[in-house]
Amino acid sequence: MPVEPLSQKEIEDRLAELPGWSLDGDRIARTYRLASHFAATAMVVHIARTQEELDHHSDLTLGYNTVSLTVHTHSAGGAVTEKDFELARRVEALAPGHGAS
Ligand SMILES: C[C@H](O)[C@H](O)[C@H]1CNC2=NC(N)=NC(=O)C2=N1
Repeated sequence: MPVEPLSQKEIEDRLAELPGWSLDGDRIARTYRLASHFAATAMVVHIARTQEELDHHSDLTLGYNTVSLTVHTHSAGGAVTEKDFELARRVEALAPGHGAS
């Protein structure tokens, strides 16, 4: 099923429900801070598993004690779609279990 690009208003409405997430060019993005590099690494593995489950993948960056994601939808020409927000909500749901803020 093709996914449609969201309008600017639709993106803003969805971002308003996701504190910490913002629009970064043509992507939505968030950086999480964790207690240690090992905790950050475990969160990356958890996100990777979720991305495989959703068949939707962010650009995921592991820092010393940070995890950063940016995501847009390749198959929608690089636009932001509902699939990106589905992933963002899933990551938000798993973040507290890793002590991420
Ligand atoms: C074949 C497979 O469904 C596609 O390549 C998926 C995989 N992950 C993806 N991730 C993202 N961010 N956008 C896509 O369009 C996309 N497509």
